[in-house]
Parts: sequence; C-alpha cells; structure tokens
Amino acid sequence: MHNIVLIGMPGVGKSTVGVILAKILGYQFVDADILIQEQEGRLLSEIISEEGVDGFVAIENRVNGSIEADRTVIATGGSVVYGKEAMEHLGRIGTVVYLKLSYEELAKRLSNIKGRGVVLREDQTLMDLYEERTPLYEKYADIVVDEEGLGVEETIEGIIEKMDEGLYKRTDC
Ligand SMILES: Nc1ncnc2c1ncn2[C@@H]1O[C@H](COP(=O)(O)OP(=O)(O)O)[C@@H](O)[C@H]1O
Ligand SMILES: O=C(O)C1=C[C@@H](OP(=O)(O)O)[C@@H](O)[C@H](O)C1
Ligand SMILES: [Mg+2]
Repeated sequence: MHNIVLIGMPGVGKSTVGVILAKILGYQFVDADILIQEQEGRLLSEIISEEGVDGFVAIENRVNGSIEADRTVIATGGSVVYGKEAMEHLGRIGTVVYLKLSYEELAKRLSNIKGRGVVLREDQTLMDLYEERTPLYEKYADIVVDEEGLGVEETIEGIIEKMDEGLYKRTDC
C-alpha cells in the first residue's frame, strides 16, 4: 500500500499541489475537507459554527482516521494534526509530507484567501496558530518540503525529488 499525505498550515497549497501531484504520479486524489463535507452533509464553515472548534476537530479526526486508500494523494485540512487517531492512521497508510512556509509568506497568502474557515480559538492570532501547530507538523512528518520562494510546479518537483531520494517509508498493510 502507498499513499502520500500532505499536511501543513492552511494556504500552503495542500489541495492545489495535491491534485497535480496525483496526476503526475497516476494516483487518485482525495481532499479530506471535501470528504468531511460529504459525510456531514454540511459545509466546513457550517460545521465550525454549529459544532465549535472542538466539535469540528473531533469530526475531522474521525473522518481522516477512517480513510481507506491506496495509490492516493490525500490533501488534509490544516487542523488535522490536532487529531491523534487521524495522524496515527494516516502515518500508517502513507508517507506524510509537511509543506512548510514561513509565517511572513503565509500571512501574505492568507490575506487573499479569507472565507475558507480556519480553526482559530477565541483571541488566537495567526502567529499563535503557526507557533502552536509547527511542532505538530514536524512531529508527524516523514518528509519536509520547504516551499519558500517556490512556485506550485517547483514545490511538486521538490516533493518528488525527496520521495525519489528514498527518504520516505513504504507501508505494507
Ligand atoms: N508554491 C506554491 N505551492 C502551492 N500553492 C501556492 C504556491 N504559491 C502560491 N500558491 C497559492 O496558494 C494557495 C494555496 O491554497 P490551497 O491549495 O487551498 O491550500 P491548502 O489546501 O493548503 O489550504 C493557492 O491559491 C495557490 O495558487
Ligand atoms: O487549518 C485549519 O484550521 C483549517 C483548514 C481548512 O483546510 P485547508 O488547510 O485545506 O485550508 C479546513 O480543514 C478547515 O476550514 C480548518
Ligand atoms: Mg486544502
């Protein structure tokens, strides 16, 4: 079995890069955010406002923790790393790739992509979120790809290069 699981802050490009990477590799593509919406019959923004941050994280943990896939690129949502069961499952079924971007670059990107809904607790700033999550992304990553200064295509090349270097695990389950 082999899957590629993209993790990282909202706006790093997990969804954008994931679908193109899947085409290049001949893999399937799954966006976990879309899976959550489908299974819940609600938009992410509706789930967050109706269930609150903790409720959303619990649903995200459950949905990601039960993904069954092979030869698939899985683009997760940025908050998936709060779900221990989800991350353990994803780590078992695939190579976890952390798309890393500096806070400064991310802040620029996120100013243009508002409205997507980010799991921010009361009084939490984007910087707080960045500092809280960075250790979690690093902890769960098999591979880290720094996309600072890179375009979408170069980021994809970076992922493929690191995979080709063999710095990743294949899973047999
Ligand atoms: N190097 C890059 N890699 C990925 N996305 C990039 C890059 N540079 C700019 N972008 C833009 O950043 C945005 C990423 O959005 P998205 O793929 O939805 O991120 P995520 O799924 O991680 O939240 C897109 O508008 C994309 O065009
Ligand atoms: O990081 C977050 O808190 C979130 C990121 C979103 O996905 P993307 O990372 O694909 O933007 C989505 O899962 C949800 O709105 C919460
Ligand atoms: Mg996404």
